[in-house]
Amino acid sequence: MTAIDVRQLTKEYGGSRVLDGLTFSLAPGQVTGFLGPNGSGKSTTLRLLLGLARPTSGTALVAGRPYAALTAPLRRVGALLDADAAHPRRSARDHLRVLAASNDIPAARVEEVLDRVGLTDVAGRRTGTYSLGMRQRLGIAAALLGDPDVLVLDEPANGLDPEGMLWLRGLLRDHAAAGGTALVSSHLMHETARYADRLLVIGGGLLLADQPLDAFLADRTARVVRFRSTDGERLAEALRARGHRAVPGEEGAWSVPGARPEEVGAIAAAEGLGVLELRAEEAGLEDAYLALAEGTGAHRGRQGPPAEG
Ligand SMILES: Nc1ncnc2c1ncn2[C@@H]1O[C@H](COP(=O)(O)OP(=O)(O)OP(=O)(O)O)[C@@H](O)[C@H]1O
Repeated sequence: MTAIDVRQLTKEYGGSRVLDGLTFSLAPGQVTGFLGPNGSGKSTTLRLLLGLARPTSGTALVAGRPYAALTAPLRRVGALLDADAAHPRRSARDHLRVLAASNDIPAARVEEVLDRVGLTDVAGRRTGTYSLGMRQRLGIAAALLGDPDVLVLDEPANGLDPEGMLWLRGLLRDHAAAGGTALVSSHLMHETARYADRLLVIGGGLLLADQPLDAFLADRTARVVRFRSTDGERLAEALRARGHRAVPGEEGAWSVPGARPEEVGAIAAAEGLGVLELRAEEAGLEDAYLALAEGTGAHRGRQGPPAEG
């Protein structure tokens, strides 16, 4: 069964179309990174999925149903949309206890998730005194409370320190390894590439990419292969005969745009030519993602490159 199923999802605000016929589905056992520049509609998609806004048209189903039709929804879908969901005067423990009671979740589970997110020592403190990273951890604890199969997390890495990011990666990988599904939005490509199996990229209201991470990387990085051979001219000829472009460079080096090193290596081997040097020149991952979004005008309104450590 698909865990998340979005069909022709369209959302307009005041006549302006934020999402335009978005369609994707997610199977269990995978972490899907949901990428797009600021304002591209990631949060809107997640809000529609969680029944917090109504689509102009189209459908968004979780566990086969609209979110609003789920009974004890916290047991099916864990969501983090807003790190400030807890009342600032309430302690983290009390916040989670109220949530647990409303979904028939035993109070003992509260202590388990507090431990899982590393907040046990501060669980009695008012959440108004928490740092952003601590509030994010509390939001993730709330998402985990019902031990749901599906996690929907909006920018969960926001405010986490490097150790927190590492912890989040482990949590997402463990969830997928146990057969769960996670849809995780971010505007940072590198961070997402560290935990995602699959990528959805949106921009301009449209789905720009829906691919396994490996395929996304293979398609968009390593755009040029450089080689030197015992007989560069002959290898260049053999490459051209197979539809590649081979461009001579300095000191006997050649460039093959758009090729993968294993293709060039295999052709050299088939021709019996020695390879002295063979390497893929990587186009930056962030560049590839930005180019994808720029190409469709999805970056309208983006202010400078995203900061990333
Ligand atoms: N309630 C609303 N009323 C009017 N416009 C809205 C509303 N919610 C979102 N929008 C608009 O929809 C567009 C998409 O916003 P959304 O928050 O979904 O983007 P996002 O991809 O999550 O961005 P970010 O990375 O900055 O969080 C924006 O232009 C935003 O101004």
